[in-house]
Amino acid sequence: MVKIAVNGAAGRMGGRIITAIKESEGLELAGALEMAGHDMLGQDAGSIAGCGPLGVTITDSHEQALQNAEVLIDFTFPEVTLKNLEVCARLGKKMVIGSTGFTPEQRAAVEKFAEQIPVVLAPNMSVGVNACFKLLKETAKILGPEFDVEIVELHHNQKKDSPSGTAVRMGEIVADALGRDYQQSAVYHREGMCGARTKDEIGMQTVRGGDIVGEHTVYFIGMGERIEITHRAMSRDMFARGAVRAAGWIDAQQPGIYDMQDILGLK
Ligand SMILES: NC(=O)C1=CN([C@@H]2O[C@H](COP(=O)(O)OP(=O)(O)OC[C@H]3O[C@@H](n4cnc5c(N)ncnc54)[C@H](O)[C@@H]3O)[C@@H](O)[C@H]2O)C=CC1
Ligand SMILES: O=C(O)C1=N[C@H](C(=O)O)C[C@H](O)C1
Repeated sequence: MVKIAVNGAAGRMGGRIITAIKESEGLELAGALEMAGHDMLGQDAGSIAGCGPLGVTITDSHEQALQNAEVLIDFTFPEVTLKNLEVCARLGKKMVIGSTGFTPEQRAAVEKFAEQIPVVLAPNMSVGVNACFKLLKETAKILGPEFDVEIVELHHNQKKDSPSGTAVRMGEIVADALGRDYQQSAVYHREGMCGARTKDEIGMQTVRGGDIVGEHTVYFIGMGERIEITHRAMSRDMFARGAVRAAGWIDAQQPGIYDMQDILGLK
């Protein structure tokens, strides 16, 4: 039995992850963490998630949430995740991280902690998006530099980071396949007389509104033809199932940084 604690237990993803743990054989919820002062502290994590009581109380104490857990699943925000990495490295717990919006410096800090404990860091835990990652690499290699690449993502109106972690990863994969540097190629804004599109740029566009779970399209636009690779998420459950699968997988791993491509055997 792999014992799992969930951070951000009362959040949109936290609730779906707790439900997915309940529905998974061989996995058990062992702790539920939320921020100090949260209204749901002291409540049963399963009841708040909507899957029925699980006998695990939501707490703001790392020690309490982690004492019986082997793995922490964290879908919150970069600063919060980094604090939890520090605690998990000290206590020898493994981590599955779904938070997005890491700066290059924060990402480097995650990699440093992963020298001490096994860490899965993935901006998107769905099988479908990870299949798209593989398709994007192949498509970019086949089409080459003659096709212009533009990425458009749509999310709900509560999302804090932009572009999404998934869109950034898609941009990195395409840039890498074309021998470009993503940071140099990404263009986030076009306005006024900004000039014709340069050959190497990768346009990154963001739409926010309502309750859109998450949609990503990568356009490869050539002369007289266009390929569009689109993924549409209809619910958060497949992200949650991916995170829970990652928690079961990482329990047997050595320290290091992994992603969903490792878990799905797509590398
Ligand atoms: N990797 C993936 O497959 C996916 C990643 N995400 C990412 O997951 C993150 C969370 O997304 P949502 O669940 O929609 O956000 P949310 O805002 O619904 O949930 C975040 C939760 O974290 C809690 N929190 C904030 N500070 C905390 C602290 N110091 N300690 C403990 N808990 C704290 C909040 O109270 C909240 O309940 C975002 O970065 C999002 O981009 C979302 C969906 C899929
Ligand atoms: O915040 C979200 O909701 C999502 N965030 C992830 C991202 O930034 O890529 C994944 C998913 O699209 C939902």
